[in-house]
Amino acid sequence: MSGSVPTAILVAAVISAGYLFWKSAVRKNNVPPGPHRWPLIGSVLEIPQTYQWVTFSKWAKTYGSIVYVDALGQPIIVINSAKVASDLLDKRGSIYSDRPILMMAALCGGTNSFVLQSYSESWRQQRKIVAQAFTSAAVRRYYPLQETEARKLVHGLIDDPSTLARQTQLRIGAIILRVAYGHYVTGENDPFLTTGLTSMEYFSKATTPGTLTGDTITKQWRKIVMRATWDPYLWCKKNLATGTVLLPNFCAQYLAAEDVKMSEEQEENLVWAAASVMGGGLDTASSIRAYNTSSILTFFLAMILNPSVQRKAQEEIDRVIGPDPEVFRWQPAAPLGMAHSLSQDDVYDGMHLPKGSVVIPNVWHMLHDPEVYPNPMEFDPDRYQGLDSEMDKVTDINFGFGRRACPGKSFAEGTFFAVVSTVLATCEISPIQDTEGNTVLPDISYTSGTIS
Ligand code: HEM
Repeated sequence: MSGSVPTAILVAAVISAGYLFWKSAVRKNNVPPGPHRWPLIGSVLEIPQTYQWVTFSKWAKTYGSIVYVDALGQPIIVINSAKVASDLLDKRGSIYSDRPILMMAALCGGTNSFVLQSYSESWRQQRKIVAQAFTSAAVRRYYPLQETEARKLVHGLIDDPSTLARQTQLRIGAIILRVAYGHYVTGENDPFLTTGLTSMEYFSKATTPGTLTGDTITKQWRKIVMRATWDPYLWCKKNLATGTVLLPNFCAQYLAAEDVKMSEEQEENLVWAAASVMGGGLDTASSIRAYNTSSILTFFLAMILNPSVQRKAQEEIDRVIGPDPEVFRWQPAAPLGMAHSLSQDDVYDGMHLPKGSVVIPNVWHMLHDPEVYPNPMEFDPDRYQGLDSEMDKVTDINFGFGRRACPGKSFAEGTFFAVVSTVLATCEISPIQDTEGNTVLPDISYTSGTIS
């Protein structure tokens, strides 16, 4: 009797260890299909450095709408279909709403901004105040401002069409600084604008996977991110009573309501939420293409390349709503959306999706799937046949998923609509001509970062 108890314990331990090993092996084999995984490095060599959405899109043909990639042990799930994105990121939002930890961004102080924050109480607080301030009803108060800036853009472009990219960036920056802090941007050298843009440039570099820099540079980046975050807020707070702060604006709305009663934590949340609003509006990579800026530049390109669409939209200005979603579909500003992170093991369609996976929605593929959008590379607003339901499908994908979907959607659409309708009502957009009078089409290539 006395010898059989330890033997039984040993047997039970061996069986349970064996079971756990077997279970983990079954799980590993049961993950979604994907490129070949080598020991240790996984499929890392298969992931291109640039234009990843194009490769992911090819994988959709080989492996299907959900693809598993192992990058040096980090599980990545690429979603190539709007249905799967909705099933997972929307419907199971409670476990798909984290963000991957980006070490460099954390070192630069960026993870205080709720765009990158984990699915936490502080994220919830910041998200709440931004969502409240930018509902589709609330953003109407900013329409006149968006229209005024759109008109300034048109004036500037008529004076000098070659400044299109710079002027678009300036006007988008002016709108967002006015709306976030009540600050009126006087020109391209406005310090809040330049610091904001530089900060977003560093921030973008810091969030690019694999970025590592020395201590000094990290400290320098952190300083700029902090200045861009705090300076306009402190300016707004200090000048609220003096009348120099233009109203209404996001910070003033809460500063006035909370008066002096705001706790340190609440104030910190407001500061970073405002910085996220500025970041959503300004951005990044080459410090010239914000989401909004990117979409507006694509609109100009589409009009140059498709004069018949332009004429049609001009004939009946209401139709501009057609080109709007087609711009978002044709060249989405964020071709891979923004990565989510899975906080619990999950099973979908019998496939095992491991906890900690980085979940990447391949927005580009969803909007270029020939089964859904025939001739996807063609810019064709008629494909929606004027149906709101069809156009909404595009904007829903373009602005992200589930609990992390873009809270600035209605506001961003307002800015875009103001620019598109003002430009079409007043200008003809056409390519330049060379000295012999030949048409020269723009030689455009899209950048390959988070924002293309
Ligand atoms: C055309 C313009 C824009 C596009 C295409 C766009 C797109 C996106 C996308 C794809 C995401 C990630 C969604 C996800 O994780 O699934 C996002 C998040 C976000 N956007 Fe926008 N955005 C635009 C403009 C704006 C503007 C103007 C603001 C400011 C009001 C803004 C504020 C934010 C914030 C704060 C987040 C983070 C949300 C979170 O993590 O909970 N965006 N946006």
